[in-house]
Amino acid sequence: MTFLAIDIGNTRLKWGQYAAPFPGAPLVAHGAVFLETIDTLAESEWKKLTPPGSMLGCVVAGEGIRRRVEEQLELWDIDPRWVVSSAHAAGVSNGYDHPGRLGTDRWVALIGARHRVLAHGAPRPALVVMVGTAVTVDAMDADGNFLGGMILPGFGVMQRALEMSTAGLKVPTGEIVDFPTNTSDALMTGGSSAMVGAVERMHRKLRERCGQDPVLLMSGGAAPKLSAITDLKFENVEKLVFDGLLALQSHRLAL
Ligand SMILES: Nc1ncnc2c1ncn2[C@@H]1O[C@H](COP(=O)(O)OP(=O)(O)OP(=O)(O)O)[C@@H](O)[C@H]1O
Ligand SMILES: CC(C)(CO)[C@@H](O)C(=O)NCCC(=O)O
Ligand SMILES: [K+]
Repeated sequence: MTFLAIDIGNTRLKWGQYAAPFPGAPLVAHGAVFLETIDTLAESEWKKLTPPGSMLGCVVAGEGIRRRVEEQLELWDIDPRWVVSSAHAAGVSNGYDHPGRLGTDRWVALIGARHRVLAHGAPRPALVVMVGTAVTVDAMDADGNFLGGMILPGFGVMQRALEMSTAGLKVPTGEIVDFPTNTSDALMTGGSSAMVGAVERMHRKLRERCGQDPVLLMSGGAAPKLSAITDLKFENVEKLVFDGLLALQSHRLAL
């Protein structure tokens, strides 16, 4: 029975169909669509899929979007199931003041990261960075306790905020350089440096707190841009959220 994993962010919906609902299962099909086009999934991308046996998703884009995706899921005979952030799940403990208020994408990515760390050997702390509409930098200790994390604007939001608040910052996309000498490069370098600075600072804090070097996992379309300008050793993980959804689903089946 195939398993459909869905990650609904504030800009795009990402989906992946796996051969089975277990970590490490082969990915048989995947796609990403902008939220503007989710109402046609059942008659486009999803139409040609072999019907999945089950699904699990995470949504941070709001109730309305979730309901519209559920309408598309009516294409198949499966129950829509969505992750709710909780105090404990699949070996991870949630240190948020109100665990339910942690974005479900962050919660699921932490679970994916935990499984990844354990699969690679001795337990280590992990720093989980996701670069999407927003950027999140989340710290987890070697025992799977989520200690806390930060939220920053992503590239698009930073750029639009500066464009809207100024008269002279509407320019084409630039490059990351050491000493920017034009507006485009100054903006791109500024945004990237803000993100990398946050990552490096949190990495240092987590190392101090745990007395051990954390694994740094980065995901999201613009993550390679950041990994290119930090000396920290990182792993680019494309499907951390899907890994977490697979781990949660297999846990559920094992209970
Ligand atoms: N290589 C890049 N350089 C600069 N900006 C980028 C790059 N890739 C993506 N962005 C910007 O980052 C934002 C979202 O990035 P991305 O496509 O990785 O995430 P997403 O999956 O759409 O986000 P979400 O999960 O929040 O829906 C957009 O505003 C986009 O314009
Ligand atoms: C921070 C985002 C937007 C990242 O996608 C999402 O995880 C979210 O809406 N979180 C809710 C608030 C929080 O995590 O504290
Ligand atoms: K996301």
